[in-house]
Amino acid sequence: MKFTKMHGLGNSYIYIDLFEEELEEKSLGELAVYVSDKNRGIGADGLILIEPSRTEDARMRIFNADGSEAMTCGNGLRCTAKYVFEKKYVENERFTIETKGGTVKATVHPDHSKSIVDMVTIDMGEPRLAKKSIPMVSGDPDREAVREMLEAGGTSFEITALSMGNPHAVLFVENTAEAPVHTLGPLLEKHEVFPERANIEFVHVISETEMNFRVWERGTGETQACGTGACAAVAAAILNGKMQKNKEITVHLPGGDLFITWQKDGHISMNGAAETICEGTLKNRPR
Ligand SMILES: N[C@@H](CCC[C@H](N)C(=O)O)C(=O)O
Repeated sequence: MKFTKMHGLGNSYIYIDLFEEELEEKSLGELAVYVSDKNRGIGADGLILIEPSRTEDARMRIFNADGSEAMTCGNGLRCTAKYVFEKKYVENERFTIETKGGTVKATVHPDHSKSIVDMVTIDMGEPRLAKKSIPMVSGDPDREAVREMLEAGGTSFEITALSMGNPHAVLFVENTAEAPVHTLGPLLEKHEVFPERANIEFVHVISETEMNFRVWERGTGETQACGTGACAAVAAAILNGKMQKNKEITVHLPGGDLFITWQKDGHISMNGAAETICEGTLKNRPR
C-alpha cells in the first residue's frame, strides 16, 4: 500500500490515497496506531485518508495516533488540498472537501511555474458555540461556554470551549513555554464535562494581532501545531474581548505560524503552509 507523509507546521500525518488504494473499514484504527509508531511503523501524529466524495470534490477522514477517529483536522485539510490539487483530482484552485465535521472550502496558492502548492487557505466555516454542539455537559446546553470554571487535579481553571467541527477548550496563560501542557492537558482532555474528550489549547495573547499557542491534542498528546486549535484559540480570544473580528491574527505555534481571521460573515479562515515529506510503500500492516 502506497503512502505519503505530509506535515502542516510539524503536525504530520500518513496520508493514504483512496482514489487509488482500498482499505477495510474495520482495521482503520489499528492502522492509525501502527503507522503513527516511530519504532515499528512510520512515525506521525495519525492517519489521514483522502477519498472521493459523493457530493464534494474530495473527502478527508482523520484518525489520531491512539486510533480514535476525529471529525476534522485543520493542518490535515491544508495538506489534503495540496495533495488533491497536485494529483490533479481537482481542476480549479478553489474546491470543497467533505469531513465528518462539515464541508470546507479550500483555496490553494500554487507556484505556477512548478504547479506545486506551498500555502493553502481553508474557509473553516462558523465556530459552533453552544455547549451541546461541542459537546460539553455542564449547565444549559444551548449556552456558550465562555469563562467556565473547571476543576482538575484539585485546582480550578477558567476555560472557553467551542467546536470547530471537533471539540476544543482554550486556557489563557501568561507564558506558553511554562504552561502545564503535559499535566493539565490530559486531565482536561478526559474531563467528565467533555463526553467525547477535547483538544486543550494553552494561549498567550501578545497583542491585538498576535498570540503564542501550545496544544494537547485529544488522542495524540502535544503536537507541533493544530489548525482547528488555532482557529478555536482566536475565536476564544475574541469571545473574551482580547482580540477583534475581521483582523488577521498571527498564531505562533511550536511548528510555525498560522494566519487566522474570524470574518464578518461569521466564518473563520485559516491560511498556512502544507508540505510533503516523502512517499513510500507500507510492507507490513495490521489486517
Ligand atoms: N491536528 C489537528 C486536529 C486533529 C484531530 C484532533 N486531535 C481531535 O481529536 O479532534 C488539526 O490540525 O486541527
